[in-house]
Amino acid sequence: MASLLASFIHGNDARVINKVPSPIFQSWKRCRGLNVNHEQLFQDDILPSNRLNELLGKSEQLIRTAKPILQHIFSLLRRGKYQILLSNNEGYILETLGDPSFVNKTKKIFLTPGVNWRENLKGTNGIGTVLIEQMPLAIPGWTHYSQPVSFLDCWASPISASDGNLIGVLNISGEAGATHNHVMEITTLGAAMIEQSLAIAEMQAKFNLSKRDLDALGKTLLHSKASISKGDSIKTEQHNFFVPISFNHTAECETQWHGRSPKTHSILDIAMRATRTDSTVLIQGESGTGKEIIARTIHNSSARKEKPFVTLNCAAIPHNLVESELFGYTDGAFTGAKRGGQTGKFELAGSGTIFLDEIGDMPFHVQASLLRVLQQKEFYRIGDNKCHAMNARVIAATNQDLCQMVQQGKFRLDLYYRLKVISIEIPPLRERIEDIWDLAPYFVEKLCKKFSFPRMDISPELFHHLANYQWPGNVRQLENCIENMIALSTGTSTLTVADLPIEYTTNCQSSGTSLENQISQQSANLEKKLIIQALEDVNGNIAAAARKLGIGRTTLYRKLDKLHIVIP
Ligand SMILES: Nc1ncnc2c1ncn2[C@@H]1O[C@H](COP(=O)(O)OP(=O)(O)OP(=O)(O)O)[C@@H](O)[C@H]1O
Repeated sequence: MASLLASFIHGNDARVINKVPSPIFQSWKRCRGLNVNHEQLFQDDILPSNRLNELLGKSEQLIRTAKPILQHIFSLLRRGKYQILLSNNEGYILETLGDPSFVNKTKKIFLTPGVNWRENLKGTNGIGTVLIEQMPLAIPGWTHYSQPVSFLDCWASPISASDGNLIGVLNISGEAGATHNHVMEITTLGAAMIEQSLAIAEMQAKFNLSKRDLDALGKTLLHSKASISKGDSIKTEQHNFFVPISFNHTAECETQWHGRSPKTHSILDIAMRATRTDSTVLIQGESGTGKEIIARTIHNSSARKEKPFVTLNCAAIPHNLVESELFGYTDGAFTGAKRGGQTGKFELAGSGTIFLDEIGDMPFHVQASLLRVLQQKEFYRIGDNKCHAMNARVIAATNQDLCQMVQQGKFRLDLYYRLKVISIEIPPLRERIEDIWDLAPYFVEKLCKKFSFPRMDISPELFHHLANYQWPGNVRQLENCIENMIALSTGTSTLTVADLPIEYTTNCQSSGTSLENQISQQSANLEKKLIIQALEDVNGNIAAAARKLGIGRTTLYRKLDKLHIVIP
């Protein structure tokens, strides 16, 4: 089937015309006429978070009405491997819901709020083509004009307001080639339900219906339309996959957690669950990924939020002072001790939270003392025999591989498990690039305020560039890069690629220092993962995998060789 599209692209319309449904054929013609790229998918129109929030605000009525219906149709799909999308009439995705493992697969093509799926940008696809054809359509994987989307079978139906104007599209995507029952019917049913719910809401506003009348009407609507479900109940819980998050957790320094990726959602989900207990938390992730922000988020959202949050960076103080910093000491406890002694961090934290940053650098002998304190819930100042109760919650963080350190005998196994009661892994920024669409505008706004500069925007090309950079220094590096651009800007209202510091205009990393070697090793690992995934997706077919990755076959062979990937 895919060869039909290839024939069409090469101008062999005669071979294709009777084999492809007319709306698809028309769509292919439009795409070819507009030179839409067949090999690659470009992310040309992704709204930055401020404009996305504006759009979500403007579309509030449609989203609020559609949300419970999306839940309902997801249950009609038996919560299978599907992703449901709601777009507005300009092609921007407003809301999405789906099976997490499937959503994980689709994230490479950005089925997320704020991304525009108009046909002239993305080729034949559910949202874009239905917006033009204005009728329900099935778009099997092979009919997507842009090859990277061909792993999805899609069904989409237009949504109209009561005055007949097109206001959006409901799209359901599933794995291409899998068995799909009734999905077209469910899509049109979902769109009709949204239209009717909107009409009811309009009626309510017009005739001032009571909430009870409206509920009764709503129930009738759901039950009368749910015949396909064979007894499925209507689920009301919300799954906010991909909704941008702006998590304001501390008034004191106004730091906010920003990001919309599924990984960000699951990190915050675990963090929020951690706030309900006093269990120790171990946060692991590369430097600059936001470990401290997460620790503060847990503290500020917990019952301890009015109590102190005390930090000890184990790497920033000499080894022989870590213990006294933690537990404090009495007057004359050791040579060089301050007169009058010193209060330790555990005492300062009281019944608040103690954040042990860079725990991997904690000296071995102090690890034993810390373990004892965690187990016995009491500690002594050095040189003192007065016992203090330990009431603080402990959150530890590290960018080292503690598990490996345990194997190497550098970190105590018992302490490792004691700390890791709740474990949070923060992935590097390059593995959650969707977050850049929130982080970059957030930093621009924050830094413009800091420098008292007028507001600035980010050009789409710059977004593209930022999203394609590897960010070895993670969010901290992104923030520094933006600070550099703003500080050196010359009265511009839009930051562009030309404002990028020179070192960011290429992704090349020279080898040499061990940090750089580490970074290039990580990029190689990432590349290896992407290649293996692409090969798996196409059952080991080299030509198809190369197309999927947007590289030539020879290049792929070279990379397989270099990365020691063996195809069974
Ligand atoms: N999701 C986020 N939203 C907003 N700002 C962020 C986010 N993640 C990180 N930052 C910012 O990036 C910088 C680094 O974050 P943080 O200090 O929490 O990282 P870290 O992982 O603890 O780093 P290190 O391991 O080097 O101590 C901070 O300025 C922080 O405000």
